[in-house]
Amino acid sequence: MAQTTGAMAHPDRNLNHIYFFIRSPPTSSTTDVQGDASSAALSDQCASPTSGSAVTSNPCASPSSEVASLSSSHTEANTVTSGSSSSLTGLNPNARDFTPKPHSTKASAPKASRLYELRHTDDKGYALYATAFIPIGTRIICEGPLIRLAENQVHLAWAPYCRLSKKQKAAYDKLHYFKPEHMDLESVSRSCLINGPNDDLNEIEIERLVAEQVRVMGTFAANNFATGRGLSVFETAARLNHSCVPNVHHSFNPTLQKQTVHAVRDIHPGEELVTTYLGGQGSYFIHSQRMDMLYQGYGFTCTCPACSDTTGISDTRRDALATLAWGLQRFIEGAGHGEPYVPATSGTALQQAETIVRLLIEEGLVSIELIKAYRTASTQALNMKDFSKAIEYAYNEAEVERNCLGTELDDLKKLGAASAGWIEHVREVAAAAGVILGRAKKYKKLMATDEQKSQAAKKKNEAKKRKRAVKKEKERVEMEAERQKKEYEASFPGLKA
Ligand SMILES: C[S@@+](CC[C@H](N)C(=O)[O-])C[C@H]1O[C@@H](n2cnc3c(N)ncnc32)[C@H](O)[C@@H]1O
Repeated sequence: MAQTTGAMAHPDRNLNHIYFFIRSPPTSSTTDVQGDASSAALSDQCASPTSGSAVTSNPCASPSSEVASLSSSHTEANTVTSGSSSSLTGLNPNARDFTPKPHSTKASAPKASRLYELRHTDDKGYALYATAFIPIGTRIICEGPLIRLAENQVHLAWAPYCRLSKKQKAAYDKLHYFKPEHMDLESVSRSCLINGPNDDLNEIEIERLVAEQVRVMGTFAANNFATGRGLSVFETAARLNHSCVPNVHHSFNPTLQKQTVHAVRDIHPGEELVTTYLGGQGSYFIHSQRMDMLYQGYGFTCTCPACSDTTGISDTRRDALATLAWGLQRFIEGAGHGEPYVPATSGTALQQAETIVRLLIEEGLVSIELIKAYRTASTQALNMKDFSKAIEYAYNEAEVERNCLGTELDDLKKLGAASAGWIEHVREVAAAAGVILGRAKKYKKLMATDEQKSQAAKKKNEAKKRKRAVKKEKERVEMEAERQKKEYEASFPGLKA
């Protein structure tokens, strides 16, 4: 499900601007520096499914092939209104209530194996459905790849496929097959056969091998996710269908070397787990553009709430998001002075970023785009020396990051791109200006959640083990006593032990 380059590009729009969120402005301000690192590093953390077609490469997308991957209850962003789109409300039924929270330490998240099940549907093939309540931030899937290839190497899927175990092959063979039109897998296979040592094969065997190779490559094309610099197919994550309003975020975690899937909002039993195949700039496309991309890349017509919206609100919102993001990007680059939607000052840039945050939440786009938007808002607030806003948005970013990616973010931290580094930076800048910012405790608690949970689970396991050992020992002692009793009775018949 990797996205392609070229064919899907829209000539009338500069799509690169979507990356604006994490670039530094060319001004002398020191506050943007860490933003740069986060941009690059988030790319690894936000790979999307890619199908060997021509969708743009996206740092925050989802499943891919060669074509081919919240906020505190008192966030200001939820209430701030500014810019041109204050009338855009209504599509996302959760928008008004949607106050994304950090993953609760108290929530008794069900065991992973009971969180979802694979079911066949009438219209989408297989799909994953929640079988229990899944709180926001829950890690639903964490798995290693069946096949991993370097980018643009779908044609090389055959060799690693042959190296799979019997069980892995059976799992791979069951995955969805789809060959995007632009990929001539048959020619690729034939040319590989011509160049390979296949002289001893007769015509029938060659045809059978070509068909087999096309199937393996097509399966890879239909199911792969961008994972760092490569593309991978995962047995379970490959069953995630697409929605333009996803309820999970998938990403490759370089620290764990696993694909993780997290709930980006509370998910109720019976709901389908859906991710986005578009991500990044694709998220801001209007319905007709998304429809073309998804049809060409994956062969289906999306019927998600955004694509079924007949009021035009979703398109208006996404169009506004693209335009505002573009203007903010120009501002950050120090270009486009005086052009419409290019803010003139940090103050208007902050308002524009806040509007983006609000529109994203209203539209139900609450993962990587929101992380970036919070970072931009925090950066502009810091430029304006509005320290309380800067830290509030930084914490919001941390919460969304936690919900989407978890806390094992060594790579992001090393690059200085994780929210933790940004929070420290904001605090330092504020302290240098004589302002001591609070909430460090709350933040520590938030980020310690995984560690605390795993410690608690470890303790619980150890207690269980001890209990089992005591029980076993008791049984052994009882059996031994019984054996001795029998031995005594056999040795002295007539006498009771
Ligand atoms: C990675 S697979 C997802 C799992 C797949 N449904 C299966 O049966 O294994 C991608 C394929 O699923 C189908 N699909 C994904 N999202 C869909 C959606 N929103 N509506 C209809 N079909 C969808 C398309 O056929 C697409 O090529």
